[in-house]
Amino acid sequence: MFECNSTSGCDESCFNRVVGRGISLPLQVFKTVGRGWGVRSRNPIRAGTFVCEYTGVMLRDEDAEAAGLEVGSSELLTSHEGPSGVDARTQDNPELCVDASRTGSVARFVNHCCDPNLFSVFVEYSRHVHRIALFAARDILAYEELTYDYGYVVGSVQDKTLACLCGAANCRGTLV
Ligand SMILES: C[S@@+](CC[C@H](N)C(=O)[O-])C[C@H]1O[C@@H](n2cnc3c(N)ncnc32)[C@H](O)[C@@H]1O
Repeated sequence: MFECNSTSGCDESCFNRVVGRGISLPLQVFKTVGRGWGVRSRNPIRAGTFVCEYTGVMLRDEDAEAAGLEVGSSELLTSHEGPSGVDARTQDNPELCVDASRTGSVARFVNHCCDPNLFSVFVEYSRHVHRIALFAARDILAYEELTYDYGYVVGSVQDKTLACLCGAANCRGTLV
C-alpha cells in the first residue's frame, strides 16, 4: 500500500494523499496497566482509516548509535526494509531510522501488540526521507487501545527481552 507524495506528480487534492491532511481522529494518550502510556480514540475507527504518522528525528543508524541510541529499540522505528519487503540498505540509500525517543507525534506512545489493530505503511521512501504512517487494520471500537506489531526481527535488541503484556491470545511472550 502506498500513498502519493511529492514524487508522484499529483497535487494535494489527490484522493490518494490522506496522511498529508493530518490527524482527523480525537486521539487520546492514556495510562495503561503495566505498559506505560498508550493511545486510543474517543471515536470508533473504520478499517483502512489513516490514524497518525510516526514522526521523530530522522537519523542514519550510525548517527543514532553514536548518540547512544539502540537501533531496533522501541523508540526508533527502523526502515531498512524497503516497501517491497527487500532490504534497502545501499550506499545510495543509507540505513535510516526515525528517532521518537525525545520528540515526535502521538505515534510514539502507541504500544506493541502481537494481534494489533493498526498496520504501518511507507508514505514516502527515498534516499533522504522515510515516512511511515499507521492505518486501522480492522474496525476499532471507541476507547479501544491502538496498537501495532513492532515486528522486531530477532537480534540484539534490548526490548526483545522485555515481557510482552499485550494480552493477545497469540502473544509471542516478548517484544520481538
Ligand atoms: C514506543 S514506547 C510506547 C509508549 C510507552 N508505553 C510509553 O509510556 O512511553 C515502547 C515502550 O512501551 C512499552 N511497551 C509497549 N508495548 C508493550 C507491550 N506489549 N508489553 C509491555 N510493554 C510494552 C515498553 O516499555 C516499550 O519499550
